[in-house]
Parts: sequence; C-alpha cells; structure tokens
Amino acid sequence: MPTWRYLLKMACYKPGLYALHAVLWGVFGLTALLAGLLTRAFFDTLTGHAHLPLGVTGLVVLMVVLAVGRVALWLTAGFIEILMRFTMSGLLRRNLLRYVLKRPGAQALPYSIGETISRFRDDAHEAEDKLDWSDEIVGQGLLAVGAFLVLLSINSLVALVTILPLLIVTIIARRASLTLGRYRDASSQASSQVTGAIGDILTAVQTVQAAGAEERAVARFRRLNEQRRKAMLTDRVATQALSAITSNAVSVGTGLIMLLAANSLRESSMTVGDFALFISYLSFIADFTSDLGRFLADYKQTGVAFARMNVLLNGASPDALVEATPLYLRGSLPAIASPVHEVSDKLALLEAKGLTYYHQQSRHGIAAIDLRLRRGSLTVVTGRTGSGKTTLLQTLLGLLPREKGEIRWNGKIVDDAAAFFVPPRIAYTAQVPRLFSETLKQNILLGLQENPQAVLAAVRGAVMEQDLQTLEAGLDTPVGTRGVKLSGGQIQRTAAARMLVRAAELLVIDDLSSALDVETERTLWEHIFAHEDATCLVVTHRRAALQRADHIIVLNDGRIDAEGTLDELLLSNEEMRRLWQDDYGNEPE
Ligand SMILES: Nc1ncnc2c1ncn2[C@@H]1O[C@H](COP(=O)(O)OP(=O)(O)OP(=O)(O)O)[C@@H](O)[C@H]1O
Repeated sequence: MPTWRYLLKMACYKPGLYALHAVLWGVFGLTALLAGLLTRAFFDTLTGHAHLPLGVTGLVVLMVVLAVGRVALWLTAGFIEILMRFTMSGLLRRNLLRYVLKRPGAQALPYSIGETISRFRDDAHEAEDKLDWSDEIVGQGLLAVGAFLVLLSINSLVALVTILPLLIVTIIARRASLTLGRYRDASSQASSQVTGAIGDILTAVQTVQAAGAEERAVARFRRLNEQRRKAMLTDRVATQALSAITSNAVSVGTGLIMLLAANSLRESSMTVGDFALFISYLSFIADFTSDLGRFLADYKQTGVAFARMNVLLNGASPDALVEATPLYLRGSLPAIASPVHEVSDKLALLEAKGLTYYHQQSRHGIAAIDLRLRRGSLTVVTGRTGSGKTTLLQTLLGLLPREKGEIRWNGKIVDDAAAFFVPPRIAYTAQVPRLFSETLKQNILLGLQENPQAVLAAVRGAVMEQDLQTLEAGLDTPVGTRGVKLSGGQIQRTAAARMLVRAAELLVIDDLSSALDVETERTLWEHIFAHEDATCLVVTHRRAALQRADHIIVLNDGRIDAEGTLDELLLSNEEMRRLWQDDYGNEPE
C-alpha cells in the first residue's frame, strides 16, 4: 500500500480533527502574510507613499493585535496538533498491539523485544509526524503561491530573479532525498539494534554472568553503539548540510533583492514598503521550499516505517494497521467481560485428527497426531526430549498455526483454535510460565474479577498454602520482575493456581515437574483429580501421573509411537519401557 494511502486512512479516522488542524495552521500561515502587508503599509505610510486613514499609530496597534492573535492561534493550533498526533499514533500502536496479541502465541515475534518496542515507538512517531506535516505542507504551498503572485504583481523581474535560488535548492533537495532516506534508514536501523541489545542484555543478566560473558556483551554493545554513532553522524551532517544550503538560499535571495531593488527604489518604481514585503515574503516562500524538501526526503522514510510495522501484523492486510478502532483516550475504559460458562462449553469429548505442524526454522514438529479426550479423563503425553510434546499441546490450542488436521469439541468443528481454546473451555499452564511484576494475587487472577474463595481454593489446589506464610504480604506480595522474588517451584505453582482459578472444562498442563519435587507434584495431582469431572491433558514423565493416566500417548520424533494404558504400553512398547526405566527409574514408585 502506498504511503499516501496509509496517511489518507489515518486522516479519515478522525476527519474533523484533521480538518481543524489544517484550517488552524492555514489561518496561522495567512496571518503571516497579513503581517507582511501591514509591514508594507507601515513603511509606505512612514515614507509618505501611502495615506491610510489608520495612520502610523493605528497600524502599530493593528500589528500588536495581530501578533497577540497569532500567539493565541499558535497555542490553539498547537493543542489540536498534540491531540491529533496522540490520536493518530495511538491508533497505529493499538492496532499493532492487537495484532501482536492475535498472533499464534507460541510463535516468536519477527523482531527482538527491543526492536519491537522501537517499531511501536519510533515508526508510529514517524507516521504521526508525516500526517501532521501533510496538511501543513499543502496549506503552506498554497500561501507560498499566493505570496509569490503578490510579489509578481509588484515587480515581476525582482520576483522571478529572487525566486531562482530557491528553485535550484528545491531541485537539489529532491535529488538528495533518496540519499537522505538511505542515511535515515541506516541510522534508524542502528538505533533499533542498540535498543534490541539493551533489551537482550537486561533480560539475560544472569545468563551473561553465568557464562562469564560480561566483557563480550559489553564489547558487542560498544560495537553496535559505534555503528549507531557513525550512522547518526552521517545522517545529521547530511541533513544539516541540506538545511544550511536552503537557509543560505534565502540570504542569496535577500542579497539579490537588495541589488535589484536599489535601482527600482531610486526610480521610485518600488517603495520601501514593497521592499519590506519582498524580504518578508521571500523568507515565507523559502520556509515552504525548505520544508517541502525535508518532507519529500522524509516521505520515503515514512514508507519504510509503515513497511516495518506491517511485519508485526503477521500477514494481515496492511489496512489492518490503520483500521478504525476505538481508543478510549478520555473517560473510563470499558469493563472487561468475565468468561461465562455456556451450556455448549461443557466438555463431553474433544477430538483431534491428523494434527500437523512443523517449525519454520528447524522443520521439526509433529505429524498426523490423533487425540480423543473424554470428560473426566486424564491423558498423558510422554516421550523423550524434543519428541514434540510441547508442539502438540501448542498446535492443539492454536498457539501454533496447524498446517493440517481437524479439531472437534463435542463433535463440532473448531476453526479458530486460538480464539476457542480459552477459559472457561480450557486453561493452560506452559512449560515455562510467565509472571508479571505485580502481586501474587494479580498474577493468579490476571484480570479476572476477584473472588477470594476461588483464589484461596486455587492456591490450595496448587499446593501453595505453605508458601503464602513465608511471603511477607501473603497473596499481596509483589513478585518482582517476572517473579524474581519467587523460587522456580513457586512460579510454577502460581501458574498452576492461575489455571485452577479459571475453573475450566479442560486443564492442559505442560510438564510441571521441572521445578517441583516428587512429593509436591504428587499432592498437586491429588488435588486436581479430587474433582471427579476434571479432564486433563498433561505432558509429564512423572510416575505419579503416568500411573493415574487413563490413556498415555508416546511420542517419538513428532509422531505417535504407541498409545494405551501404562500396563499395556509397558508390555508392548519398547520406547515406553525405555523411558520408564531409563528416565524415570530414579523416582520412588
Ligand atoms: N521455535 C522453534 N523453532 C524451531 N524448532 C523448534 C522450535 N520449538 C521446538 N522446535 C523443535 O521441534 C522439535 C519438538 O520440540 P518440542 O519442544 O515440541 O519437544 P518436547 O518433546 O516438548 O521437548 P522437551 O521434553 O525438551 O520439552 C524439537 O526438535 C525442537 O528442536
């Protein structure tokens, strides 16, 4: 989609605001032209070339009134401009966030976290900037043409000769715009790499320390900073050089006016007022030409910014970026509806046939997996590391986009698994749970309406009661960034409580065992299966769960190697026997 269409669609989001912005700045420009005419009248009255009824005093009063009016107009237009800028970049950022949240959750973002933030911040700002300029440049252009026509009517020769340097500069600026765009692109890339590196280093301080890689991390950071310094310097020098050429063109123009006007002044074909008007309008026209040059140079860059933001839309049409969406900038936000249990949500049977997904980078994954989960059953998925257990859960839940396969909930086909498999139908605990830097309770509720009894029941279910006593403020203890104040086991049990509080029809659990001791995990399973209706799909290698399982699926290299009960599999399947003996042999039965 061409850049102008993005800008047009942004303007159409709030056409009234955009039009008001255009009118206010247009009128502001017009007052600059009026000021020029008043200056001309002032000097002509002083030199006796004009005889206005207002007189010099009247003109001075008028100029003061105009100046005050301009200040008021500038403040009003500035306020509207800020409002419009926030609204327009807010629209882009909201749509970006919507699509980032819509993408299959287990698929990595196309940029690092730091770079993604830079797309949200810098690219949305770039687009906002260009929209702000788009109407101003048109208004400025119309007024500049008007100003030029006035100058032509006074003295066409002087007008044409003085405008010449500006035209030459405009052509140079147009030519330079491609090169400037390249420099700007390089400096923006270099900045986002630095932001990305800061994000990476800050989120992996422990890893960097443990690997003794501080020096190398700092050296890489220095290298990226040096690249950024060079790119920024080139960009700034080129931009400033162009701006110097443009502003000097005004001085050259003024010099030409002085040379040419001297004769006309002597011959009285030009008045001192005309001369003052020429000087005033010339800078007005020059401002327009230099702004136009910058606008054209930046326009290319804005296209690059839109293209980069598009990458975050995960294949959605480019229109999605500028789609009209409510922003709620004023007043309270709409209430978030709590999930409601519908009769159709009640699980009787969940079936999946032929589930297939291969990770893009490695081409590893799962193929042709069939599942049947009945109400009240425990299904365990097991297999050696890398056999595809996590990929299977994520593909079923729509966190990865399945390439083939069909899913049915109570016989009805599920098209959009990601939208369908949410509470109260399912609740999921990932292998590596994520906590936010909020209190323990907020991490468990994650936006759900508070129900103290349900929270306590979930905490008990997740075997966390004892832990609460050791935390300084119990459930109200802030857990720190990503839960750093909790142990690995506490983080996993918090995630389990988060799942349990949602009272979902189906619990999907990916390997809770890595940070839980055998006894704690055994108690956790007992709590979960105390509800006879509990339906669970669990990835685990723990005997406590395998022995309770109604059905076990053994995965090998992304395919089902065998399935059945533990006894059947121990008799018939070599892989199960190997896993049971080799991997689980150290645990108490
Ligand atoms: N994001 C990814 N990109 C590319 N390949 C991946 C990705 N995630 C997993 N894989 C590959 O897909 C295969 C299955 O991985 P998966 O995480 O599903 O295995 P798993 O059985 O859950 O392993 P574990 O028991 O170690 O958790 C592995 O070969 C793995 O290397």
